[in-house]
Amino acid sequence: MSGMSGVQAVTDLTSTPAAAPAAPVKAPATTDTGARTEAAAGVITDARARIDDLDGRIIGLVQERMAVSAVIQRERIGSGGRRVNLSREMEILEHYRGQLGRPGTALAMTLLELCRGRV
Ligand SMILES: C=C(O[C@@H]1C=C(C(=O)O)C=C[C@H]1O)C(=O)O
Repeated sequence: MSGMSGVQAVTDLTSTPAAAPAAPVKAPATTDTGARTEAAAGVITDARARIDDLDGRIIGLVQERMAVSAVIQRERIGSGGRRVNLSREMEILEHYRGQLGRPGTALAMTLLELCRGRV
């Protein structure tokens, strides 16, 4: 192709086509795991199944907690007391903070919000 202009070179159907660009060394193994190797994708997929199972059990426990809390609140309100008992809530907040640190407090507050006011 020597002597051709750039435009002639791309439009010249008789010339040997240029080699295709090399494939990327590592294509993403799976886009949904974010892994870059099949091995890592396998580990992540298995661990995610365990997390899904744990989350299902955690949600079941939260629902069970809500039901037990409702029994207590109903009994207290029926006896003429108040729904909320702040000293007990402080104990629970402290329990979660002691076990999980500061985010534990936020988790306990969310649990108490879910459990309160449903009777
Ligand atoms: C369940 C109770 O009633 C309310 C709900 C609480 C809870 O869900 O843990 C805690 C304190 C109360 O505000 C209780 O007094 O134990």
